[in-house]
Amino acid sequence: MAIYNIISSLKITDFFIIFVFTFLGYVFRFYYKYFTRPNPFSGPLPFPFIECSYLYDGDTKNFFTLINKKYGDLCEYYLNGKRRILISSPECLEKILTPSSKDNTFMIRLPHSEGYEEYGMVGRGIIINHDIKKLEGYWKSLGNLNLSKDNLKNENDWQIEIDMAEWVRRFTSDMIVILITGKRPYTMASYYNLHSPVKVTCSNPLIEDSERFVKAFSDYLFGLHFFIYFGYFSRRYQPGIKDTVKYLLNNRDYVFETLDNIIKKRRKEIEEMPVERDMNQEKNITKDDISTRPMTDVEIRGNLLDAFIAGVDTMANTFSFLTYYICHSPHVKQKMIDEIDTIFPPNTPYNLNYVDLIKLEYCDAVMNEASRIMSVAVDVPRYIPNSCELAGYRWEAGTTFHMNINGIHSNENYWPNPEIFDPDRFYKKNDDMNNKVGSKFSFIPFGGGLRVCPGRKLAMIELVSLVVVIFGKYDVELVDMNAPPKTKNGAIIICEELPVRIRPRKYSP
Ligand code: HEM
Repeated sequence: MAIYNIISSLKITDFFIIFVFTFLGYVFRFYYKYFTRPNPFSGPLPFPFIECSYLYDGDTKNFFTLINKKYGDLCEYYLNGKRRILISSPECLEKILTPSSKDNTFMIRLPHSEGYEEYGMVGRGIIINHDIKKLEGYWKSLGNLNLSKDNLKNENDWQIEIDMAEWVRRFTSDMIVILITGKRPYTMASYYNLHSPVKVTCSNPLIEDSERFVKAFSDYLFGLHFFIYFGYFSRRYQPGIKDTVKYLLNNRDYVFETLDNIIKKRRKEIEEMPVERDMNQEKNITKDDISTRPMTDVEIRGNLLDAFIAGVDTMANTFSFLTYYICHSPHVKQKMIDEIDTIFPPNTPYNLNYVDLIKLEYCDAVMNEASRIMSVAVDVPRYIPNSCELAGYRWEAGTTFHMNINGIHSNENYWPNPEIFDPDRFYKKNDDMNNKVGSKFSFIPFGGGLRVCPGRKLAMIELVSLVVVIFGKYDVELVDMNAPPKTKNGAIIICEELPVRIRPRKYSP
């Protein structure tokens, strides 16, 4: 009652004065906190409410490059209510990237936020799951990848132009679907059907609309950074951001619906399968113990989503950039093809097997150099829930560190002439290698430490297999050698388009 009396006695000017004082109080507190922060590093000055978003339009790579160049290898920025430390030098990474089961200081990638809640990634899967307890026991085994037999018959005299970026996204998409569901989704076949007069007929009960399916997962991953760096207000009302977020949320609904359908179909299949039930095992299942109870649909969906967003576009874009750089370096291409021909001789049937694939040391060097010069992962974050020491400084709880992968991969102190594509930096047979290769933490396309990419070996095997099959069998050239790769920078760097001309290789007799 007393509060009501006070409020009703206020005039409009009083409300105005209260508003102005509240605003000034907020601004004062904001800058007081800013100017008294521990370990002040240089970085763009944050403004109240908008922080550093006046420099950030959603292109994380450009933003990182800009502030790295201007403020150095250890600098800071503020976005979405958080102080963030940008690390662009390997020197500071040892503690973060050295795995230790005894020290989980740098275990958490990102803290809980309403942004990932809205994007549907909180508490599910592992990529954005801040709940360490739930992460235990994941990724015990990845299963065996069953690569099919191949033969090398180049009888046809033909050539086609295709968009390599689009084709390979479908290839990696099919690979991941096969890996996680055991079923073939035919997204690649549907791409052939778009371009070829000869149509592939296949029933595709798993995925109704391949075109939309591939694009939707790619966009889902691309859009993740909008929910990391933009607060609720910006996501809803900031011009230039709100429309993208609206699209991303609709896309999220489609992605979830598609995954839910896959789960529903699989559950039905399992129900219809005659199996003997192990009553003893069922007795041990407790309702809340995540390691013994069956997963809920939402948890399964989280894991499927992780596999799609981590394993499809990362792989596809890495292969597209690799193709781009190889096509621009004829001597690298020739050396690579010569090596492939020695291990997998032309016109000889072969099996792609691990033992032979790891003999391709130069191809391995080429893949590493392509991942260095254009790392598809841009931002690898770590959040500390407790105060800790790093790079000679004590950091307060709640700080987020962002490893600027492209900055680290092009740091001139570790990579001389970083803009030059030179696989010899990684080629073990090269005598100068020790002078050329960077330090232990200067090459981190798969992150590192306790949260290192668990799919890295699968990725390298898939990549080298593609290199053997594509470059060993076909002549691949860019349609336009003068066009730079068409990229879109979001949570990862996406190669939007890479028109190539392909024809069967003519082997010398
Ligand atoms: C060239 C391809 C790939 C690249 C460049 C890549 C890169 C990365 C990076 C940078 C991280 C973050 C690591 C960190 O925080 O330290 C990561 C995490 C992850 N990657 Fe990959 N990745 C690739 C392929 C794959 C594949 C094929 C899979 C499997 C399907 C996969 C599954 C994952 C998962 C599940 C995580 C999260 C791990 C965790 O949260 O602990 N990735 N990847």
